[in-house]
Amino acid sequence: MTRTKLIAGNWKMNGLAASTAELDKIIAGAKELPSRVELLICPPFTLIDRFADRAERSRVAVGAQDAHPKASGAHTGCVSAAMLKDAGATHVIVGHSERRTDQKETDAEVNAKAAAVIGEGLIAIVCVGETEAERDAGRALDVVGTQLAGSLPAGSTAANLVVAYEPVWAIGTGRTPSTADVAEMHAHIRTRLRDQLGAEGEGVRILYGGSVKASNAAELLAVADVDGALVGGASLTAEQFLPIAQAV
Ligand SMILES: O=C(CO)COP(=O)(O)O
Repeated sequence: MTRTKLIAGNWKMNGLAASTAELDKIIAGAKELPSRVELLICPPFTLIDRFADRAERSRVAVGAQDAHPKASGAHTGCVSAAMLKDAGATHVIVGHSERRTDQKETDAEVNAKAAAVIGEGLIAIVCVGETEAERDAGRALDVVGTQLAGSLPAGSTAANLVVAYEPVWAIGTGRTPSTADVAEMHAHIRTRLRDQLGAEGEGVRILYGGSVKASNAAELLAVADVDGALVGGASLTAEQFLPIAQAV
């Protein structure tokens, strides 16, 4: 089945008001992209409103990097999916490995966050991926299978869910798995999605993330069941990000 490729940029804790200039370049470059690719930029919370205004009626969607499971209430420092939607976000990354590590987020919390995102009518990008020790121990497929079983909320469909496979050891390291390992993992994720979501699982997009850059994008994006990329460092400038989308 044909799934529209999604090239998503996760800006992590980077970006100030001046970064709007970079977004403008991405928006301008996106006009030249073929219709088989969608672009998404997930800046820090502070820039979502500004970026969403700027990107209105463009080929670039704007998303967030986390959401609290509740809609409102006494949760100092947190931001809800309803607030993100109000600010103009259409997608929300949940369960990124940096949050699973730094904030000790569990599969159950990721599940609740994804449910809140979907409940607001937004698209949840649920991240999964094994550590280097887990891969070395031959447990990568099992670990990701367990994460999927715990993290995907009831009511997930091809329209409201994207899965991002990000091996932890490939993030920000310049190292990537072999295309054979990517193919094996994405096929495994597809099987689990079909098991969990039935026919909808066929249409859910599975992104690869971890040291994606212009020089390796074409090879990674050509792998079966790789339906796009979640890009960190190389998404911060139009110069590095646009060639990844052009490689689709
Ligand atoms: O964590 C990532 C995207 O969410 C990947 O980051 P890098 O592309 O910088 O390796």
